[in-house]
Amino acid sequence: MSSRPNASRASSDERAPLSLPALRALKAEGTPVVMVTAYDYPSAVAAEHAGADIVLVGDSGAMTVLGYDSTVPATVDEMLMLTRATRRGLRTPVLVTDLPFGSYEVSDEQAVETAMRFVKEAGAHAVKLERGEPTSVARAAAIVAAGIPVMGHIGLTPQTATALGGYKAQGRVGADAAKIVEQAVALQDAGCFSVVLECIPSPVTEAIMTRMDRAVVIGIGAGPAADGQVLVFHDLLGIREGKGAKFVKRYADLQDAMDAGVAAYADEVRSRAYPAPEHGYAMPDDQVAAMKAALGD
Ligand SMILES: Nc1nc(=O)c2c([nH]1)NC[C@@H]1CN(c3ccc(C(=O)N[C@@H](CCC(=O)O)C(=O)O)cc3)CN21
Ligand SMILES: CC(C)C(=O)C(=O)O
Repeated sequence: MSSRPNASRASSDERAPLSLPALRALKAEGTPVVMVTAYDYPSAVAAEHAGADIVLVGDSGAMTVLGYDSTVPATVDEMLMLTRATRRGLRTPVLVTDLPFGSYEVSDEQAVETAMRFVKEAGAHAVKLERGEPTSVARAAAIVAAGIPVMGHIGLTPQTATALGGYKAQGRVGADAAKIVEQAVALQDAGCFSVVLECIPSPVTEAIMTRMDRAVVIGIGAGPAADGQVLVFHDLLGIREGKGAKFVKRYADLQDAMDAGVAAYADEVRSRAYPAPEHGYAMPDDQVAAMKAALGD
């Protein structure tokens, strides 16, 4: 039984804000955890209205809203602005922000300082960092020790995709898969409250799930066994060019709707159909006369 029946239908002001213990309770009772990305006020409001449990200000925003061709160029300042805008649209979900590439790799001190900025200056509850090799695990442990919850991210890690051969599924070879399972356990042991598994075969996720008794496991292209799922806002709503990854399911075609709406507006401006009388502001005849008198017209 869910502790939050009909969560998605309960109005936002009836729902209690989620906490990390609440997320662990969802895992314990087997209620799927809903995570979605957001990058600004309207996307955050949509996530809030849907009753999302976790909202991620992903560095995918570098691509989806800033137009870069990878997540690598995202800066701390850009991620802070996206996080602040998202924060203003949320009341109940746990808000997680991605630590951008280059903002946590140098030292534990750098990682803690960056994570602290997202919490203090932008209202994030937690941060996410990529990779599960010993250095990233140590960074996660350092941030947790500083009092900030950390979400890990393994499998396909887009910040280092060049080394992985591009945006390709990971762990399809036994030894590589075993390494990913060990990384998940290492991140849990480091104190991560959650781990994202991206683009790995379902059997690898299943092996991970038997070992994850504390961390909430969120999948994206990792099959159905995870505790929850995440998708990029723009992917699930069809605000993009091209089809996207195999794991993407489209629930709307908003780019088409946006294109059609702006095109219709442009047509009406050019045909002078817009603005119509009802879009204008009235002025009494005597005031029109007064204006003309003042102008000598
Ligand atoms: N809009 C968006 N959605 C995302 O999910 C996302 C981003 N951007 N940017 C950062 C990363 C990049 N991601 C991606 C991008 C493409 C594939 C992709 O097309 N993968 C191939 C794998 C082919 C194979 O391994 O054989 C696929 O067909 O799914 C996967 C993850 C996930 N993240
Ligand atoms: C796809 C999710 C997990 C992510 O890391 C992002 O949005 O950047």
